[in-house]
Amino acid sequence: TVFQHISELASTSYDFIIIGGGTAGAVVANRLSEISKFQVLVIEAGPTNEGVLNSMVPAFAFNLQKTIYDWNYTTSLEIGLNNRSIDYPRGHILGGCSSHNGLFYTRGSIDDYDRWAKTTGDAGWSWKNLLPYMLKNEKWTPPVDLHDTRGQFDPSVHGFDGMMFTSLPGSPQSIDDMILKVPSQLPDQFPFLLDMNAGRPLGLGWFQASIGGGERSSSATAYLSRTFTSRTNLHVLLNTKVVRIHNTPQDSIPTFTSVELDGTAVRLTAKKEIILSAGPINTPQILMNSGVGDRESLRKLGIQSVLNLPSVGRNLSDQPIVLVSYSINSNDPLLDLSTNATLQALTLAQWEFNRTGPLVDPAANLIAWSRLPASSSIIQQNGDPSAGSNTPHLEFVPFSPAFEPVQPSHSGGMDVALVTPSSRGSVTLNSADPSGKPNIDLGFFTTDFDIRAMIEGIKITQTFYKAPVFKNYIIEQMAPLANATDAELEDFIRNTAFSSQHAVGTAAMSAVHANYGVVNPDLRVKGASGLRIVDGSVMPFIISGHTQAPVYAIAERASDLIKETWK
Ligand SMILES: Cc1cc2nc3c(=O)[nH]c(=O)nc-3n(C[C@H](O)[C@H](O)[C@H](O)COP(=O)(O)OP(=O)(O)OC[C@H]3O[C@@H](n4cnc5c(N)ncnc54)[C@H](O)[C@@H]3O)c2cc1C
Repeated sequence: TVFQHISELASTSYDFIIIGGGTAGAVVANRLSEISKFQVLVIEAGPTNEGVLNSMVPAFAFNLQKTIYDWNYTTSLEIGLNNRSIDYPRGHILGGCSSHNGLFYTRGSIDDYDRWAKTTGDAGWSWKNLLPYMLKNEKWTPPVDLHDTRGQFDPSVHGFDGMMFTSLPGSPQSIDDMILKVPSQLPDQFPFLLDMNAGRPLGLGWFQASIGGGERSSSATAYLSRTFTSRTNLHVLLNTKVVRIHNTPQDSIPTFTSVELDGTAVRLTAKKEIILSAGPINTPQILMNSGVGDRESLRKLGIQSVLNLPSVGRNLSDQPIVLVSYSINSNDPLLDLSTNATLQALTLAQWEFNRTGPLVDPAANLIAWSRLPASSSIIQQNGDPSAGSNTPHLEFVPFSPAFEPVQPSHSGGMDVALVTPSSRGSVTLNSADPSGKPNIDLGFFTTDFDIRAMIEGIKITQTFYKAPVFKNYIIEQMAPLANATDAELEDFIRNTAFSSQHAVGTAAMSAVHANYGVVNPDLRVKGASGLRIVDGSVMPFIISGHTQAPVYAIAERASDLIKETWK
């Protein structure tokens, strides 16, 4: 059952209370409520996803930012970004960021997960052992234009019976044919990659997205649809913000049993576990509000320490992006889509009629990944922050000019993302006020590796567009200028970089006896009882890709770990 307000809840006591009905929280809610004797409550700060057009239409994904469906955060003044503060959107809606993200479905590399297993001492987090959970999450579907997809993906690494739809692009873009020629013209830098989700994402291949039947598939549409919320043992409470969790005072180790909400004195209690799934920004905030974090920092704010865990809020990893833009020569009929109201109405009418047309995809139909060679001076001098030789350092997204995010229109370009950053940031509190906004410091470009790797990423982009196929398409590089020096490129990066919105790692897992970290490999909070964390915050290292696929896999495995505890 779905409740809009706390006053509608018939009970204040559940077996499990899940804080945050986001990407991970929705999965855990669904899986735990498969067991009919478990009474499960999910508390979500945002409203329902149902009927939210901008969430449903893939090409409208970014319209949700700066609305009621967004937490509307901004970062602190970032030293590495020439003291700029940048927007930091987060989904404030059932499904969390999965209802509001850019829909890229990428798993990263085999090495990424094998490093998690090695760091935590738990082989369950390796690629091999997590793959069944990735497949359990995934329901591969044909693209809506029903084109022949042979040679565009590898069916052997995909799930066809899972929950969340994934698919290939469902509408051709004017630049596809040109981009497909790059592997034969630049075979060393960009070989053709059959499937970027097979564990070795190096090369150029077809984009895969969390889309099915021309619509976004999210944790809300997949795991909390009406089929599941009609279960009598699953309650979903919307529009309700959790501010703190509380332990029972007399315990020898803190045992967390109750949840405090914003704006009401009603306390909700969990008989078995509280599961914190508020995402990598809000999970550490709720922990610190509740006295779980670095004792000294909390004391300075006047918050009484309940559990001294200095790693809470630290180790934030996110991937910076820069846009390299070009003036282009294109006769794409959709070139004016972002400004032409008639074109917008026509494409929306087509989407509404039968879920086809240009709005069924986000922005690019082919994307590419690249690894700096071991011999590069950047790696020689700074070491390699990637997890291993199957792992890309950089991602390249050549935007369709119809979806070009920068003005003026009639420009084209490439988003270059550094997917293996070595910089780390943090989430801290500003005050003891539990309803305030946290301090987000991404720490972007605070290491030499990161700035030099991004400069290299811009140079690789220049090589990409020098492939003969673009001869009549590219007129001129607009920003940064084609002849910019390394110092000018560095300045360009620091002045214009933005975020992938992929923050993870702020309540990271570590080995059971490690003297750092926030959760054990079974995701239980170290030194506490009754409390688990299941969301992107537990990743010890960011994966070399977009972060929703690993969050889904974590949540699927976590659900089994929890069921195992209480069987
Ligand atoms: C704009 C944007 C674009 C992105 N694009 C992509 C992409 O294309 N591909 C990709 O793989 N990844 C993308 N990501 C990242 C990816 O979506 C996230 O890493 C992932 O979904 C995070 O899952 P989570 O469960 O950790 O947190 P979330 O999905 O954020 O879930 C947290 C939930 O908790 C709720 N919550 C928070 N605090 C409270 C509270 N105090 N009380 C009650 N509820 C609370 C939130 O409202 C939210 O619903 C993007 C993210 C953003 C923001």
